[in-house]
Amino acid sequence: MGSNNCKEDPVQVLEQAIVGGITLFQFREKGEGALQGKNKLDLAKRLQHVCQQAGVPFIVNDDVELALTIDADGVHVGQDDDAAKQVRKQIGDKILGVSTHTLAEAHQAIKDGADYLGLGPIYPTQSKDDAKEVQGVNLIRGFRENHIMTPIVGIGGITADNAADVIQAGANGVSVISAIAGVEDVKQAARDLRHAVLGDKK
Ligand SMILES: Cc1ncc(COP(=O)(O)OP(=O)(O)O)c(N)n1
Ligand SMILES: Cc1nc(C(=O)O)sc1CCOP(=O)(O)O
Ligand SMILES: [Mg+2]
Repeated sequence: MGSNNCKEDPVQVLEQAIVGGITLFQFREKGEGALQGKNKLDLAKRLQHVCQQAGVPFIVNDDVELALTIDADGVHVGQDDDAAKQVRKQIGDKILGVSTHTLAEAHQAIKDGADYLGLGPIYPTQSKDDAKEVQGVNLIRGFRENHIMTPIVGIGGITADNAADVIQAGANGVSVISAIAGVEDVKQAARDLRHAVLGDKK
């Protein structure tokens, strides 16, 4: 998430999400009203501090320079961002996530050193203006049927009500913005998602 996804102070949102049980945080400061320059850097550092206190990995979306500046735990890049191969060289053994939409992109990302693949949008999303066509969980199933063994997270429109379907299709996890950052009770939302992902009984 980024500051424009939050109903309240992003630091508080992240703290509550961590208490609720998120296992990794991606700082994605982009879109309308996104912070820039020093303001972006300062927020990144505050959110990174929250993650460090809790032992939750903090990764940066798109901005490799920022990730290196603050010594983040990793970077996530898509097909229109810096090339994964180049990013892998820049970040060494930090976590590298790559968005892929086809098997060809997945094979290339894995060759380039991706630690995990982001697949989406699984369901309709309001959080990304330039999202591709909705894919449904069959995208994930298809990757697994074609022997893609790399960890996969589904993204796009995922909620506590549909997260189990994403996992059952073969994802290792789910990546969400609005279902956590955009609700009143952030902690409970994260808890509900965690239970759905882990298959806990209600
Ligand atoms: C976990 C995860 N998966 C996919 C994306 C999307 O990356 P990208 O296609 O580069 O789009 P932006 O997020 O940069 O708008 C992601 N960020 N995280
Ligand atoms: C950042 C992002 N990437 C996507 C992709 O399809 O690659 S969908 C998306 C937005 C996810 O937000 P929400 O959980 O609110 O739908
Ligand atoms: Mg990107």
